[in-house]
Amino acid sequence: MTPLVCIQDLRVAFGGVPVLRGVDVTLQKGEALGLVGESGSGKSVTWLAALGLLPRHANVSGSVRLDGREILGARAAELDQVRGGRVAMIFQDPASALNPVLTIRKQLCEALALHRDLSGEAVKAEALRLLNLVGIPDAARRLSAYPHEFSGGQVQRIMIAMALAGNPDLLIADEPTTALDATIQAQILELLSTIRREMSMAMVLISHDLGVVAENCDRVAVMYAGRIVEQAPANQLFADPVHPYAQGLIGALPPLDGPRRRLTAIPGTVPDPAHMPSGCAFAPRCSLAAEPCGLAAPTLAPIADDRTVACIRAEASRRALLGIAAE
Ligand SMILES: Nc1ncnc2c1ncn2[C@@H]1O[C@H](COP(=O)(O)OP(=O)(O)OP(=O)(O)O)[C@@H](O)[C@H]1O
Repeated sequence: MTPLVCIQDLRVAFGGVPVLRGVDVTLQKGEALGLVGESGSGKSVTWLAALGLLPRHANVSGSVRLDGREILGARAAELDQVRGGRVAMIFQDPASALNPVLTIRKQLCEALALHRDLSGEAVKAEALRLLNLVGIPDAARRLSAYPHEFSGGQVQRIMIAMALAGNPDLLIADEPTTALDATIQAQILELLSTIRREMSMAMVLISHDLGVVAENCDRVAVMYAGRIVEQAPANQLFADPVHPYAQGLIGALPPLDGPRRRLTAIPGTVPDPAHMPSGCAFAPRCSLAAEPCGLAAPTLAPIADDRTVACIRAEASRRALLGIAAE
């Protein structure tokens, strides 16, 4: 089956400094993929590059296929159809994505007019349907309100309504709830997963919160220093992370005594993209690193059905996780 999105060897450099160093990700139709990794690892840039949203000075190469069709470097008109149409994005700070001087009706109707072949009255009816769908109370009246008249959670709901205007096959949600308090965060995530199920829509959820990813995603890709280092079904990754970085992130290495920890701090910091170590970028922070790790960057290799890991010490790492002594 042709995947909905297939990204291969995606590379991005700014001013000659590489920030994506060969990203490979595949997303099936209707699937929810979580993308996790420390700040600066390239999670947002991956999707901005895929959708042609990076500034002109970015140097981008590789392949991004949507339903088998190459969109990297596509003409602006084609990308305009993809963005907001087949693929929609929502961000951490929804207020900045709305125009403060236009009513919600006007903004929703504009989004609908751009991507849907609807007549004037049908556009208005659809705007109302979308606002109801995302749970804005008294939607008919609130269509005439301006963005500042809504709470932070409601603004994010409106952004979701705008994102749905084009009936997307894929929603990219980049830290969609980080700016919201915990209760509202849970409600927005619940809304996203209901809508996703009902519309059979795929989703990429970029998040620092591993709990959120565990609860809302089918599969997870772990990014480190501009590359994917492990991809696996969510339940497998959280129960049995293999890459030492994924283990560190999830904190699944059981301590000698006491309960399992959810999160552990990984010693050291993410390398500066301008001074990447040769070989595996994680090696300087990795307790399992051996001499060959510094020689060549490992590529993603399958370790099981639907699981890939980029680590030449994957086997040692798994043994360490399971507490099995090396033979
Ligand atoms: N327009 C830009 N010009 C120059 N460098 C950029 C630009 N956008 C991103 N970068 C750099 O690219 C790298 C990856 O950034 P990106 O925003 O993708 O990280 P991220 O993993 O999404 O981080 P966060 O979790 O903090 O959002 C960072 O080093 C960042 O400084």
